[in-house]
Amino acid sequence: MKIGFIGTGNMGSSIIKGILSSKFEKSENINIFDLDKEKVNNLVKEYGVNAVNSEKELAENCDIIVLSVKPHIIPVVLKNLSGNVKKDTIILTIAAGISISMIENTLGEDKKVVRTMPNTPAQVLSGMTAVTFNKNIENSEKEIIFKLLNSFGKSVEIEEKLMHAYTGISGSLPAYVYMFMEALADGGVLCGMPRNKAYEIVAQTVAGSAKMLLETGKHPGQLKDEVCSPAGTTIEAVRVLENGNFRGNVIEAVAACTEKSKEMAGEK
Ligand SMILES: NC(=O)C1=CN([C@@H]2O[C@H](COP(=O)(O)OP(=O)(O)OC[C@H]3O[C@@H](n4cnc5c(N)ncnc54)[C@H](O)[C@@H]3O)[C@@H](O)[C@H]2O)C=CC1
Ligand SMILES: O=C(O)[C@@H]1CCC=N1
Repeated sequence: MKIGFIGTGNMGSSIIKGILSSKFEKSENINIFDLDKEKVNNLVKEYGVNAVNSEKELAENCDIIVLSVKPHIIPVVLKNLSGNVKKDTIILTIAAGISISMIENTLGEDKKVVRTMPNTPAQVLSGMTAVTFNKNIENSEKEIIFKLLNSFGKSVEIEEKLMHAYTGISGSLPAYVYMFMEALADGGVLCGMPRNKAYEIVAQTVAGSAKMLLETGKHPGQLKDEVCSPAGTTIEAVRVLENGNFRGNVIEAVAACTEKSKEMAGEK
């Protein structure tokens, strides 16, 4: 299967790395188009993927076209694709706030469109991607898309209207977690821990905590309680976090992200 990427920045290149390292597809079946020739040359050199010179050339040679440019560039790309997309080609968008109907309006309602929201951990095969399909996608094609998305992590089908909230709790989430981890390491450094050791300790502990939530099936509050000894160390930290409105701030952050996604889609 030939997969084409229009835009190979942070997210496009993360998916390419994921697809190649999971061996879902071979590098000769990956076509890329990006206006930034340096990025293209680096990917061609490092991964052996094929560079093409236009959206049209990409459309002619691909079964799946991934739209991985910034949302405001999507209309430009769609205009260049218009009239060049074959009947059975699947258009897969990863852009925040770009709806299926926006794509159908330019390319035609008969086109096969998949809307997704991935995240950057795709490049280490630990991505989490939400997906929603338009009416033209057949069950056999859904299976192919799930295989593709699962090759670089996990995926979940959601209603299109939930894509905004999903962006708040997954697409954008790695950034908040990295901020939390950076701050944790800063705290460690403040208390005398060498920085490189602090990052390793924090990353392994965050990964372990996430694994516990996934594998034990316990409520996060219970897992938290299991760490807090009476009059112990942890509850002191919990008190400070709660005095700073930790959970309230996180909820507000997710809501702000969700609202921004709606605004970008013109739904506000
Ligand atoms: N960065 C992230 O964590 C995530 C991003 N997304 C979505 O992925 C899309 C891309 O985001 P990033 O990769 O972060 O952006 P980016 O800026 O890193 O990459 C965009 C790429 O598009 C290229 N480009 C610009 N105009 C172009 C054109 N007319 N034709 C072809 N290529 C063109 C740029 O040179 C750049 O390499 C966005 O729509 C964003 O909403 C979705 C989930 C997560
Ligand atoms: O910040 C953004 O708009 C994109 C969408 C999800 C993650 N990054």
